[in-house]
Amino acid sequence: MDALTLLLNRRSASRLTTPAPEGEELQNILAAGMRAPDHGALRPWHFIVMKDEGLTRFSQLLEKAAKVGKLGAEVEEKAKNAPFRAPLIITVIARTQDNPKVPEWEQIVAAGCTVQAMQMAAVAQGFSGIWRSGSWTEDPIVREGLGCGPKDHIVGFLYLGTASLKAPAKVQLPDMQDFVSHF
Ligand SMILES: Cc1cc2nc3c(=O)[nH]c(=O)nc-3n(C[C@H](O)[C@H](O)[C@H](O)COP(=O)(O)O)c2cc1C
Repeated sequence: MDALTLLLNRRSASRLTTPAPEGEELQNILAAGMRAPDHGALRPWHFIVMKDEGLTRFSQLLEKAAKVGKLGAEVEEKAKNAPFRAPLIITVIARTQDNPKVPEWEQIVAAGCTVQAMQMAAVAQGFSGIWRSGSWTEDPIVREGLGCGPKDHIVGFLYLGTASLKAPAKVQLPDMQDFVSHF
């Protein structure tokens, strides 16, 4: 698949199953993330690969967060099941630092670019994925469990695997005039 075809036609997939990227495929995905644009070469990101028992540990962490937050039985159940919606999750943390030339927002954007790059690298290799976030990204129990420091931000959970539903063939773009102007 050439790069333009990939960028113009990519779709996210919310229903994901095995096989997941592994070995060289997974390394390519992580390497694509590492090649995200990065002001000052700070590499202000950290990737946590979760699969197999890692997904079980993540499930336990989300369940604990829901329990501690007293969010109710329904949310607890949803939290517990969430990680098993894909065979692989890469959690992306923006690990920001004070820098006189690179404000925090630029570092968070750079970490966001790693998510897109990794999703595209997965699609380029025949896999699918979806970038998810939700309130867990701000939850103190989840943050602590994933080793976040005070200047870290969870920018997303990239769910990866093989799409179990066929995506609509054609992506409908809105009228670009509403989004583009010329100066
Ligand atoms: C920062 C960020 C967080 C997102 N969080 C969620 C989420 O929690 N749940 C969800 O269904 N989609 C989420 N999305 C949107 C999906 O990743 C996806 O873009 C959307 O379902 C549209 O599908 P498409 O990528 O095929 O156009 C998020 C996107 C971004 C950029």
